[in-house]
Amino acid sequence: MVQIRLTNTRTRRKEDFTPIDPRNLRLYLCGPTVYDRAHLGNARPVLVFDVLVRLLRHAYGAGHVTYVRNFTDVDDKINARAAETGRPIRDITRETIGWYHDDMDALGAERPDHEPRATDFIGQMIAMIEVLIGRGHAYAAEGHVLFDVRSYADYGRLSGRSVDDMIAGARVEVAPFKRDPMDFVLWKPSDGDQPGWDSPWGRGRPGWHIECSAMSEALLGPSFDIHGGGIDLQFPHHENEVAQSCCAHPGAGFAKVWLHNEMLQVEGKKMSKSLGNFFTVRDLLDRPAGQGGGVPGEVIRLVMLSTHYRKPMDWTEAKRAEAEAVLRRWRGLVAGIEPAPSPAPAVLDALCDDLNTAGAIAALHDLAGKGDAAGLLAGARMLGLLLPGMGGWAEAGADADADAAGLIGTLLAARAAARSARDFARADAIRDGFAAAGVAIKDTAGGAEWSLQPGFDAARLRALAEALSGSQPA
Ligand SMILES: Nc1ncnc2c1ncn2[C@@H]1O[C@H](COP(=O)(O)OP(=O)(O)OP(=O)(O)O)[C@@H](O)[C@H]1O
Ligand SMILES: [Zn+2]
Repeated sequence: MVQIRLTNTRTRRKEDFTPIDPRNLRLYLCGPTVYDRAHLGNARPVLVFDVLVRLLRHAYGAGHVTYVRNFTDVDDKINARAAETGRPIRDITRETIGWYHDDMDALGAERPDHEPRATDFIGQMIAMIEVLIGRGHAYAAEGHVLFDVRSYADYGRLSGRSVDDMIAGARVEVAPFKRDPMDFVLWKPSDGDQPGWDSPWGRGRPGWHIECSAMSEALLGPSFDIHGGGIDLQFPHHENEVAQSCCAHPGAGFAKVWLHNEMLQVEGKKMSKSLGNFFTVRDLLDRPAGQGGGVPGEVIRLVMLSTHYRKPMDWTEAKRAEAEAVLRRWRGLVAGIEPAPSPAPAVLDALCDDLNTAGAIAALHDLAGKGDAAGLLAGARMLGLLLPGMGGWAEAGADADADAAGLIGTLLAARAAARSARDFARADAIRDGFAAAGVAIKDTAGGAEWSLQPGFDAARLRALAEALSGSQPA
């Protein structure tokens, strides 16, 4: 297999990927804040990492890769949702985690090896904050603990900005207890009805950034291979994670490679909960018939992987229709076939080249075009496509098509019989019934040809067949 190359945000270059320990590869992806259903944009990093992990397991062995993705289950947005709804925080986070699992499972994303919840790691966060204070990188003030950005010379390296530029460009909260406007919160006080834990600085709760530093260290150690998330997290979240982790462990490297996906957009803007311009993965999966019907998870996955992860993309109905047609065709080709022992080199080469999923999909089209069903299946599975158990939708569609074809054949035979019996009323009733159900009939020298029209209605076709079988020809 060829060398894996990845674009590392830290160095801003596409680099050869060399694991710290090839027998123990470690990855961390920033997961969701759990107060609402995941929108389609939130699925993008999950799908990118799912393909990355499949590739790394293929290259280094399934047992040599550890993938961690957290749940942020303590956050002021969750508190706000609880206040709005009058529901206990724990009910909201538990329910949202359940939804998240259902929705990401439906996209064929494998569950990570560890899914730590922030509230299970409060002790580790407090310990890390104490280390940072001890080393002179953080200070307590008015029940808060703040990270002192001026104490870390490399602050801003990941996102490529200087602290002074940041202050000039950012709208930061200038609290009176901050030494510098860019200092960020590690710990903050909680009042009586807010979730809180006892700490050396009084009852309080952690800031968001310290959660990922503490959980990645607890599960992967102070140095690990790949850290990911959307590009919207590069600053401040990931910059702050680097500052915390590198200052707590000056000898360790923290994340060697930073991998950031570009945004799923709506009319040129990031799809986001705060902007309100989002639809959820569940909205698509369960879309009512009147709006085009539910979109199978596998179809969503193919659309999302058709654009390289470092490019912005949008969701369109045209992409959905194209992906659905492609998967139907591929599923037809691979029915009853065993996958080839190894994915085709063209598929692997594309994925090794900075996860070029679009290139890998082009290679799958080539395999399908050559009729190499076993190669197509092995290659598609590297992308989490054509997985067993995910094709029910295509089979259901194929069954429905087969049913329709059977009914149409029966009705055409009935029409021919009516014509030869000169029962023109009956023949015309069948013709009108076809038109009403959305079936176009063309009489040719070789017999009747039919095609399904947009708006084809299988129920009307069945009703027509039942009405005819109840009435005998004249
Ligand atoms: N539009 C998007 N396209 C791709 N990735 C996204 C998009 N929006 C969020 N993400 C990624 O999804 C993950 C979870 O993000 P998060 O829970 O902060 O959602 P969000 O929609 O950005 O929320 P908010 O708008 O409230 O900040 C992160 O890795 C984030 O980078
Ligand atoms: Zn994080």
